[in-house]
Formats: sequence, structure tokens, C-alpha cells
Amino acid sequence: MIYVVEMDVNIPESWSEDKLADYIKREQETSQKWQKSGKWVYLWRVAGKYSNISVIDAESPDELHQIISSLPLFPYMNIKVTSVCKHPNAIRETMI
Ligand SMILES: O=C(O)C[C@H]1C=CC(=O)O1
Repeated sequence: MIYVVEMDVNIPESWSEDKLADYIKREQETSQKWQKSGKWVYLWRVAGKYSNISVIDAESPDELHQIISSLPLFPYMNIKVTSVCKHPNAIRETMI
């Protein structure tokens, strides 16, 4: 199943630079692990916002939740998930 996921990140103002750098480093390691697995297919920055739009190819809603909630910044995100399927007029055979 293909999911389009928008993640808005809200970093608490009280965090030190060191704490933020630690989270960002672990966030990178985790998201790149999923990207290398092939399940996290696209990761784009939303221009002008601390947000991303991602395309995740997960087997089920449970697996999607496992992927997203493994991110260290997960507790600090507002997340919108849209499940998509092939459009009947799409000329490409594959969705991704
Ligand atoms: O920076 C972000 O958008 C948050 C986060 C989600 C994936 C990733 O690598 O970082």
C-alpha cells in the first residue's frame, strides 16, 4: 500500500543545540535505514517549512505506524497520512 505522509516538525524551544543535533543525527540514521530498505520511497522538504512530504510503501497501516513511530522526532510531529491507489487514467503501470 502506498501512503503519502506529511510530517510537520515542532521542536520545543527549550531544547539545547546539542540535544537538537543529537535528535537530527538519529533522525537521519533512522529515515535513511528505511529509505535503504526501499519502503520509504520519496522524502521531500516542503519549501519554507520544517515539514516533509514522504511516500512510503508499507504492507499495512501497522507497518506504516512502525516506520513513522520509529523516528526519534515522532513525538514532536503533526502527521497527516493519505492512502493512495492507482488512478484509472494513469498511463504508467507502476505507482512508484
Ligand atoms: O526533517 C524532517 O522532515 C523530519 C524527519 C523525517 C525524516 C527525516 O529524515 O527527518
